[in-house]
Amino acid sequence: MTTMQCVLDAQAKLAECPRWDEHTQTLYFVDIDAFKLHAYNTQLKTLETRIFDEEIGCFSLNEKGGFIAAFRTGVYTFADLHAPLQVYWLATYDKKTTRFNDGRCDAKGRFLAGTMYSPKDAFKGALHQFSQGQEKLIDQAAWTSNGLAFSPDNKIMYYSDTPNHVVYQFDYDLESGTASNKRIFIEFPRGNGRPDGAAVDMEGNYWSALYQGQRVVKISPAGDILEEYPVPATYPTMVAFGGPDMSTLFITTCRSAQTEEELKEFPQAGGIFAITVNTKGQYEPKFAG
Ligand SMILES: O=C1O[C@H](CS(=O)(=O)O)[C@@H](O)[C@H](O)[C@H]1O
Repeated sequence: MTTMQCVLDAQAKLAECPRWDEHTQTLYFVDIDAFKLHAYNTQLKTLETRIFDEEIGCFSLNEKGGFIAAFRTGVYTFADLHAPLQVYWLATYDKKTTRFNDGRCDAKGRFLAGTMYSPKDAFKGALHQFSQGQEKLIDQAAWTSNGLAFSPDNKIMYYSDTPNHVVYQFDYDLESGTASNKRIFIEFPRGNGRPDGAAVDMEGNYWSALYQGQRVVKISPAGDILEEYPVPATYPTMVAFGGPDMSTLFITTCRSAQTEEELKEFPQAGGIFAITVNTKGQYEPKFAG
């Protein structure tokens, strides 16, 4: 797949959190505004869907099977796609203005998930960490928590604040799960896309979906843009590596933000796009409990 293709015309309102399961060759993803979690088996080309009662922002696969997921009202586990939800942590923030958005597990299987504060008039979005039944606040200074990813040596944590066009780096201590020394990794100019969800490849490059930027950018560990991949949708939301050898880049997109004019230009907005790239992704850690 040397050119970008729509591999699933999902017509999703807000597809996010693409997550590859190498054991089943399945791409999971959410449609946040439709309250859905999808499982797309890329070999059988089958789509299985669960609809919840509220927004599901992000999730990770659980080592024990099933999922841990961050919703508007908190964090829950469930034993398989259709199993009942078990409360892990009930949100203590204002659920009318705030919901969970982006997240993933670190290499020790801790689940990190960040919130977005919809009024966007104060930095009330926060990054939380969930492990051993406990919740820990990692950072609180974003409008929209996004772009969470880890370097291959697990010493750097990336975290973006989309409306502010900034991706941050932290030093990350994997043993203790602590993040420190927050600094700007890259800041994008206004008016040409802002950094949404992301993934880091095996060489340490940070791949960022540029929301309202119609493209994905590959950024070196030093913060230089190395490559740009146009996407046939105005609002790419997140990327994930997958495929038989982890060199397929999957891209989720948003449909609901498209204007009528943009929909004419990009009728498959809301779909899942893919292209083969010249690097491989890291395998996604699972939740350890
Ligand atoms: O991840 C997300 O980011 C976007 C971008 S922004 O906050 O509007 O800048 C947001 O719209 C979307 O809802 C969310 O999932």
